[in-house]
Amino acid sequence: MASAFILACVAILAVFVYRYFKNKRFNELLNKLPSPPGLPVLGHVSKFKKLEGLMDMITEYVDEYDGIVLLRPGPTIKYFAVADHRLVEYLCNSRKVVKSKRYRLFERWLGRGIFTFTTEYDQWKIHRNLITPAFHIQVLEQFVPTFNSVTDVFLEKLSENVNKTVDIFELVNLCALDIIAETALGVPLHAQTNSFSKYVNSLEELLRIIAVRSFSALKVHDWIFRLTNDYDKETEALKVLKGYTNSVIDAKQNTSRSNGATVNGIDKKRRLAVLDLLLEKKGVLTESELSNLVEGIMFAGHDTSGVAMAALFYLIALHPEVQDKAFEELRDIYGNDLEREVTYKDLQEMKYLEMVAKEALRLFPPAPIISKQLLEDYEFNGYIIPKGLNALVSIHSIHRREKYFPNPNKFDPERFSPENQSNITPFSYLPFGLGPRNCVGQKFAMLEMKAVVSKVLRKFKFLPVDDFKLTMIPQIVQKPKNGIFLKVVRRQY
Ligand code: HEM
Repeated sequence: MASAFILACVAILAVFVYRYFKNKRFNELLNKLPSPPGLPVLGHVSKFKKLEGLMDMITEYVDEYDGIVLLRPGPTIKYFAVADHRLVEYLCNSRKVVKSKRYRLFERWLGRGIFTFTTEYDQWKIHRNLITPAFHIQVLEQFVPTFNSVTDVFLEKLSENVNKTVDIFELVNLCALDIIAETALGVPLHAQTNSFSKYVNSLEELLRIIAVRSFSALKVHDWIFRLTNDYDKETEALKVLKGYTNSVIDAKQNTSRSNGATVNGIDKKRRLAVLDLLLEKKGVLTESELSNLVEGIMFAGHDTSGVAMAALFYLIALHPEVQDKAFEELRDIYGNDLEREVTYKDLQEMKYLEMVAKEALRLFPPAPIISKQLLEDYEFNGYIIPKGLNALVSIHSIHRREKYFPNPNKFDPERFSPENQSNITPFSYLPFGLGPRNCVGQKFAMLEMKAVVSKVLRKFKFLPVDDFKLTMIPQIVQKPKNGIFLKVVRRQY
């Protein structure tokens, strides 16, 4: 027994020594990067015990070290956090930088696809080119009726809770899920009226497991993860999610498109979904690639928009003057008509609401970090950032640096007024990422936010709840730890 233990220790030590010498140059360069003092071997492990406050901690460090800092959450993990606009530009635009391998944690779910491709530039380009027309302005315009009908269910939920406290995050997140299901798949999911559905629960569970893995020094390794309970739970959740998506795809493939006439790829006779447009390109993608692409859109377009809208409601509840100004803009558009549906043209007129949305996305970017990997050494500010290092573009941190946004913790939509917006330093504001891998759904998301929020604000007002304090945690998407509680009041005209 004792000899087996000694043998195991020697083997582990040998692996460490081998890796040390193999990575000698890499480690020497790492040691020169700015980094706060930490423990030998364990590094800054004590700072990474909980997700709560993690983004603020990273922000304080990048500020202290002028935009770049190396943190070591464990003996083998390195986080090179970046919040300098010049380096952000390089990381987002250079062909010598790819998305990091960390996105492989999504692979059991999303396979190799739009969201998870790293070095596979050519394949990614094919998928990106396929999907881009589905977010063309003519197609987005067709989604507006869905934004309206799904938001009507959300309004019913709010009506049931007038003068009460609600968890606005829970409600609006389900609304965002219904919107993405109906626009991406073309099939209503009814998550808002059936929030205990297997699909909703499985999605929650899957996202929880991926988030836990991304911060766990052990579970991040596939072979260790396979030994845990979470692996079985993930398998179950995947069966439900993939089963659902594939059944929708099969049903659509089997339905001949009756009035198949399309204009610029857009069917004028019925509401079209992203999936319909992808099915027109049949033959370019295999069945599993198609399924991965659709799952990728479902993932990327749900939680992100949900949390963005919830944060917006929270911020305007704390700032009644902003809420009133947004409402006045809506009155200019709709007068006292509470029932008129939102049109695409209306959405173009909501200039102030757009400023509010942009500021909410600055303070609470739903994707707080994007993870990149350098394929070549890069010299920056006198440091050599070694090839192979994972660089975390800390969107949350750069948005909260005094240098780029004076008085950064203040909620001030005027930063995005036409006159002020041009003063924002390029590459210091990037809620949707920047460069070729930026968010393909950003126009969709902005229209969706304005459509949902405007419909809600025409009928209701939000007030803060005294004893509620918002705590965000970075679970892939930056989310409220304990919901967002607000009081709902019906507007008096
Ligand atoms: C407020 C809402 C949203 C935010 C803040 C957001 C943010 C982002 C960010 C930061 C990225 C870049 C990730 C990276 O570089 O690693 C991204 C990528 C992506 N987003 Fe969004 N997103 C939002 C909504 C949406 C919606 C509604 C859709 C689809 C309907 C969508 C689809 C995608 C896809 C497919 C990618 C991958 C693009 C690629 O790699 O080529 N997103 N998003």
